Amino acid sequence: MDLSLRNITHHYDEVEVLRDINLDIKQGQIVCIIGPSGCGKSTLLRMIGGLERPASGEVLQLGDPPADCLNPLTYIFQDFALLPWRTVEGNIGLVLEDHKIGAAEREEIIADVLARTKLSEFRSAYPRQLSGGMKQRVAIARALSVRPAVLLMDEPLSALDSQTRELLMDDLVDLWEKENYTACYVTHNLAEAVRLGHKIVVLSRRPGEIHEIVEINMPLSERTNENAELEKIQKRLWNLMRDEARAADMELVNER
Ligand SMILES: Nc1ncnc2c1ncn2[C@@H]1O[C@H](COP(=O)(O)OP(=O)(O)OP(=O)(O)O)[C@@H](O)[C@H]1O
Repeated sequence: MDLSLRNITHHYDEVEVLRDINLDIKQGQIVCIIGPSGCGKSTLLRMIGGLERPASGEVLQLGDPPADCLNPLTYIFQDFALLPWRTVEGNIGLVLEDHKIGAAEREEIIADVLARTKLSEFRSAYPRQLSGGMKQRVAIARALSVRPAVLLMDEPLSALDSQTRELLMDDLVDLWEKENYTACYVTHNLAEAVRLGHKIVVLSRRPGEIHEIVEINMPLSERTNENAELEKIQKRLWNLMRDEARAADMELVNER
């Protein structure tokens, strides 16, 4: 299933937040959205996920989600959003409870996503027993369990330290190599964007408009840390963003 965003514009009261966003998210692609603080990245993601309706414009779902899909548009949040009183298995099972799935099938789905995220031996652990990186792996496993058409990730690695972020990026790359999942990935971190994005959408400061879309054709598996080509693209992204980011920063200070 592809997504197509057509002329999305939004405002909160008098404040215009997004202006005329047109964007295609093709099946099997990771689309990263970057832009200065407060430019409307999370708002745009909520519109894509159907959590909020834009003031004008629309988000079209083109084609069918996977046949066995339980939730076409599935979020992964920065703060993991795990229930502390449930085990890993219990947290994943929770999102399956609203669906008509028998115990045997539920068990099968849970075992499958735990294996795919290398968590099988942690199925009985509680969140408090897990590191931040492991908690986010559980959140990824939970999202995969509903066989989404598109994963919507809002700064999924920003609560983690830099080493853990690297490991999780490796995991997301490995998973993409195996499964070619589709994702829309909001981040502040340009290194994450060039590592994971097939397409990087640069938004201007508020109201967020598409400033530029940068496509990277290099296979994800070849995107190592010290890759000169990626460093060049990262620099270019920063050049696109620098003045806007500075202006947005000043704006926030002035508003306080
Ligand atoms: N529900 C809301 N009601 C009113 N204003 C809102 C609401 N949600 C977001 N905003 C405002 O809309 C603007 C865009 O917010 P949003 O969180 O989408 O930006 P962002 O680019 O994700 O920011 P950041 O990079 O800091 O996470 C901000 O000025 C924010 O204060």
